[in-house]
Order: sequence, then C-alpha cells, then structure tokens
Amino acid sequence: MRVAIGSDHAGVELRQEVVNMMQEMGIEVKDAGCECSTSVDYPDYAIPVAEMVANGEADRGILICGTGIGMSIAANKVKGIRCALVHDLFSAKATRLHNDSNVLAMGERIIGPGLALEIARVWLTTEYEGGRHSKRVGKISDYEAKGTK
Ligand SMILES: O=C(CO)[C@H](O)[C@H](O)[C@H](O)COP(=O)(O)O
Repeated sequence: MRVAIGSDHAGVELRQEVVNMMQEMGIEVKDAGCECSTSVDYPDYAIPVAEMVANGEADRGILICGTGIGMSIAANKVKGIRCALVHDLFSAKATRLHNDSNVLAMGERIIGPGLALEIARVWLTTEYEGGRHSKRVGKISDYEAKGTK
C-alpha cells in the first residue's frame, strides 16, 4: 500500500510518529511535509495529499493538523475524496467498513500519540465492507459527478 501523508505545523510531531509506524508496517510512505518550525496553512498540505489519492499516486492519505478539522474540510473539496475526521477507534473501523474513506484526518491537539497511532493502524488495516454501503457511497459519488453550480 502507498500512503500519502501531510501536516501543518500543529501536526508535525504526530505525523513523524505515524510515518515511523507505517514504515514499520511495510507501507510505502509519500511524505508531503510540512518541513516547518514556523506557521503554515493546512490547505497547502491537505489538497496535494488529497490530489495524490484522487489521481492514484497514493492508495490512501493521512492528514494531521491541530484539530484535523481544517484538513478534513480542505481534503473533502477534492473530487473522489472521502476524508474522515477520526478521534476514536470505533469510528476508525466504521469509516473504513461503511464509508470506504480514503483519507484519514486527526488532530494532534485533540488526542495523544498512543491513541492516534492505534487509530491509524486500524484505519489502514480495515477493508471496506461493500454490500449495502456501496449504494450509499455511490450516491455521494453520483452527486459529486454531477458537479456543483
Ligand atoms: O485548521 C485547523 C483547525 O481547523 C487546524 O487545527 C490548524 O492546525 C490550526 O488552526 C492552527 O492554529 P494556529 O493557532 O495557527 O497554530
């Protein structure tokens, strides 16, 4: 699996821990930064990572900022992206099983690294269930395909 990852300045430390864990899991990591000790803007990292997933350069994406909210809002603007903001293990599993989420967002200012790493691990290793969920995910894709005015 190839996973693109990005963070703003508020997510740098957790990003590094997630990168280390993914490398230990044998995952190919595409790290989009930031390389920052100063303040940066989360859309500058969310959109490139989401685009890498949308265009097939990466199979999944992980985005980290202070809350994960800004990252998830920005990533979900990219066509084909289903970004889930997750801070608990139940949702980490459910969003893969039910939503086929292809980007995970987390907030370094919300949860500690122990839980965050476990969330990432569960999210990375849970397969989409399909079945009844395909119709629902399909309705989102259909709406997106129509374009917005
Ligand atoms: O976008 C966010 C909130 O939705 C992120 O948490 C950012 O990391 C946060 O806004 C950055 O805040 P800062 O005060 O500029 O460090």
